[in-house]
Amino acid sequence: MAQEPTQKKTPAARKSSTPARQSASARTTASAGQAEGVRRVAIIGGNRIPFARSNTAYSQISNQELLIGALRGLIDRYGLEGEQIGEVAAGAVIKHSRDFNLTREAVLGSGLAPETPAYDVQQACGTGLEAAILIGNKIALGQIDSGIAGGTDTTSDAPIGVNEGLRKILLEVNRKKTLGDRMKVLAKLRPHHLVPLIPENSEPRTGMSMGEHTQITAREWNIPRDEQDKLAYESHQNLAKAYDKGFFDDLMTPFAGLTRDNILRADTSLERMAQLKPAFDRNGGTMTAANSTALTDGSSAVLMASEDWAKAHKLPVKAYLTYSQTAAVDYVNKKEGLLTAPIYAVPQMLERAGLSLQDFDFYEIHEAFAAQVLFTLKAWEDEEFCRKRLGLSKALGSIDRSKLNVNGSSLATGHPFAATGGRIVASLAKMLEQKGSGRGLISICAAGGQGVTAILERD
Ligand SMILES: CC(=O)SCCNC(=O)CCNC(=O)[C@H](O)C(C)(C)COP(=O)(O)OP(=O)(O)OC[C@H]1O[C@@H](n2cnc3c(N)ncnc32)[C@H](O)[C@@H]1OP(=O)(O)O
Repeated sequence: MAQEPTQKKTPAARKSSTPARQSASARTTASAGQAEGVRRVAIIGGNRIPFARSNTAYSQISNQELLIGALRGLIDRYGLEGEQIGEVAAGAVIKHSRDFNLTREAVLGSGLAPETPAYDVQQACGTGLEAAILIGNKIALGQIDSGIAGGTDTTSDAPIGVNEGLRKILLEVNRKKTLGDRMKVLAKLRPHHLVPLIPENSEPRTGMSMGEHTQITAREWNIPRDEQDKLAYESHQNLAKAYDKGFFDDLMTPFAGLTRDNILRADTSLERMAQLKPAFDRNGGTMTAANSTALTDGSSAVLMASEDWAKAHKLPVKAYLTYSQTAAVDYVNKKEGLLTAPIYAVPQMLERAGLSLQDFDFYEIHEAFAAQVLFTLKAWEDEEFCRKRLGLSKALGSIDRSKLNVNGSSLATGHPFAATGGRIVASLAKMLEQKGSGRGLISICAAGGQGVTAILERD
C-alpha cells in the first residue's frame, strides 16, 4: 500500500483517548472477567425472510411489510404473540419520509404487545449489527431484559424525491392562503422541475458508488479477478449446501411465495463468471455482477435477552454477544479505502478481548464485494500495514479459510443493506449452538467509511 499511515497511535494511546466508547461499545458482556453489574447478553435465535433480487418477488412490498414478515416468523417461532418486549431496534438504509419510525410501525403490525417500545437505527450496511449491539448493551446494563434487533431494506420500493426547484415551489404554494396567490406560484413551474430525484447508491462526498470505491481499493491491494470469482463461487456453493442440510429451517420463514433466497445460483460456474464484463471500471476492472452483491430486498430479526429472561421463558441460549467495536476511516481527505474500516475495528476489538485473529471457530465477513473480503484478509496478513496503520507489533496473520462464511454470505444470499447484520448474528449463533461451544467473529463494512464488528461466544 502506498498511502501514508493514518493511525499512528499505539493501542495504549487509543485506549486513553476514547474511554467512554470503550466501556460502552467494546465490552457488551463476557463470560470471563465480566464487569460487576454487567449481564451476559444471550442470543435466543433469529428469523429472516428469504432475500429477493430487487424488482422480483418483493417488488410490490414495502419496507414495513418486509420487516413485519421477519418479526412475525420470530414471534411464531418463540411464542411471543402479545408479549411485551423490552425494546425493538431496527432500521432501513433507504426509506420513505413517511417511515419516520418504521420499526415502531412494524411492531404495531407484528403481533407483539403494542406497549413494546421500538425505534429506528441507521448505520448503513452495519445497521442490523449496530441494532444488536445497542440492544445487547441495554440488556447488559439491566435497562431491558429482552429485545429484538433487526433490519429491512428494499431497493424495489425506493423513494423517489422531487427535485429541489419543485420542492421549493410546492412549499411556497402550501404557505399561500388564497387560490390566486397559489396559482401565481404554480405559474413558476417549468418542465425541468418535473425531473425526479432517483436514489443513488453513491457516497455523497465523492459522488462515487461503493463499487467504484471498492474497485480502487481492490486495485491498490492487487486482488485478482479469479480470486474474487472463486470467493463468490464458494459463497453460492456453501449457501446451497446449507439449504440442502436444512440449516435455514429454523432461521427463515417463507414469504410472498419465496422459500429460498432467489439470488442463489447453485449451478453457476467459474467459467461463466469469468465471462462477465467489469461492472465498475471498464478499463481492466475486476469486479463484476457475480463477485459483487446484487441489489436485494429482505428483512431479518434477532431475539436477544438476559439469561434470567431466557430461563423464565424456557428458551435455550444459542450464543452470547460478548464484544463489539465500530471504526471509521477518512476516505475523503486521506483517501483511505471506503470499505476498509473493519480492518481497523477488528484488531481494536481483539486487543480488548485478549484474543488473536486465529482464536475463532467461524469468521463471518460480510461479502459486500468479494474484493472487500479479500483485501481485508490481505491487510491483516501484511506486516508493514499492521505495524504502520494498525499500530501493532506484527501482522494479525492469516485465518483458516475453511472457517470463513461456511454457510454462504451476501454474494449468494444477497444484501438487503440493514437486514444483513441480523442474518449474520442469527446464523452465527446457530453455528455455535450446533458446534456446542466456540467463538465467531463478525465483520461488516458500511457506507460512509465505517465498519461494525462483534464477537459471539458459546461456552
Ligand atoms: C457496505 C456494503 O455492503 S457496500 C455494497 C452495497 N451494494 C451495492 O453497492 C450493490 C452493488 N451491485 C450492483 O450495483 C449491481 O448488482 C451490479 C452493477 C454489480 C450488477 O448489476 P446488473 O448488471 O444489473 O446485474 P445482473 O443481475 O443483470 O447481472 C449481469 C449479468 O451477470 C450474470 N451474473 C450475475 N451473477 C452471476 C453469477 N453468480 N454467475 C454467473 N453469472 C452471473 C447475470 O446472469 C447477467 O448476465 P446476462 O447479462 O447474460 O443476463
